[in-house]
Amino acid sequence: MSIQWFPGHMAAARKQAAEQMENTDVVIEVLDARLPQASSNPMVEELRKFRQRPCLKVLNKTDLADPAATAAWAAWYDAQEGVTAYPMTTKKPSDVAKIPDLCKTLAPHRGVPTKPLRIMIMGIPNVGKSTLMNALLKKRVAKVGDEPAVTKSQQKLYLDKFTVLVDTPGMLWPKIDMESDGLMLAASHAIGTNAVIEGEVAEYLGGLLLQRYPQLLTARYGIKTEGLDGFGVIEGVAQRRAFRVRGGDYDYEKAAHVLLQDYRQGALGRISLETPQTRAEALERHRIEMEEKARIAAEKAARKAEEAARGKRGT
Ligand SMILES: Nc1nc2c(ncn2[C@@H]2O[C@H](COP(=O)(O)OP(=O)(O)OP(=O)(O)O)[C@@H](O)[C@H]2O)c(=O)[nH]1
Repeated sequence: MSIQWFPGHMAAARKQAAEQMENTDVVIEVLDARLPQASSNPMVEELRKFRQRPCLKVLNKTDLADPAATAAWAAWYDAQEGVTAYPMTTKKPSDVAKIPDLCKTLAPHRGVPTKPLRIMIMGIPNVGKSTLMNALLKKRVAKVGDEPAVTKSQQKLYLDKFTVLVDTPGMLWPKIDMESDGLMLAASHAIGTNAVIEGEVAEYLGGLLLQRYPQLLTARYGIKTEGLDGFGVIEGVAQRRAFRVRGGDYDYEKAAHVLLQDYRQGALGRISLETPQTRAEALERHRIEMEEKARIAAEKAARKAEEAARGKRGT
């Protein structure tokens, strides 16, 4: 299943963010620590690199992510130019409190009376941008909700006399290239439920959990994981929890929903959907797939051209 979600307000938000970038000193890109690269919007990198702005990559929701994977990601981001990684959770005020100083380190010439430090908070839907904004300002200035695209417009607020914060709506990008990215984003609730088939997303999540965290599935649902596939996990949840529809059949829809909710709320344990290594492998698989597609398309075009030439010659 290929998942795409780029509603109208996101196109408008991109245009606004591009304009705002000129008047920004530091970008805070909020990522989901459970899937940092899948939750990284390539448009953010494109806009900030164009203006050569430094970036604080906030790996948020570390309370839900696998600590070993988070440490590997932090090192991976820190190795990039103009980037500082900061794993944190908005649930800890002490984590949030370090952000202004980290931003000041990235733009030391700003944050003085004549030159306020201008910070733009960016990121995909539902990663916690508004929660972070509220926590930084210690008051409720932005609406928060466990739904993608709660924030629909930009807002600018003073953190202190010399620091301005701009909160932007969650943005995805017009074409999510890798199918696995779309599925990870949907599993983590960054994509509107009307744009996905929940059963397929849960099946993907089930498969991924089987590979990386089978023990957590057993601990939560009491299912034996050997020989199962993604759908088998959903089947197992339905059976163990005795979810049935009227008429007696198992209720797989409910089981799929419960699996997704349990992952999203951390009820299964601390889970990361990708690591730098699995990311590199996925990119390599995608590259080979794309090359294969291009080869097949070229062969098809050559065959067509040959047939057309034969037709003309009458052979
Ligand atoms: N577990 C956990 N949940 C968090 C954390 N930060 C935010 N959340 C939750 O994530 C959900 C989304 O948070 P928001 O702040 O609305 O996210 P947003 O990025 O502003 O979302 P959009 O408005 O869709 O762009 C809410 O249910 C928050 O309570 C965190 O560090 N840990």
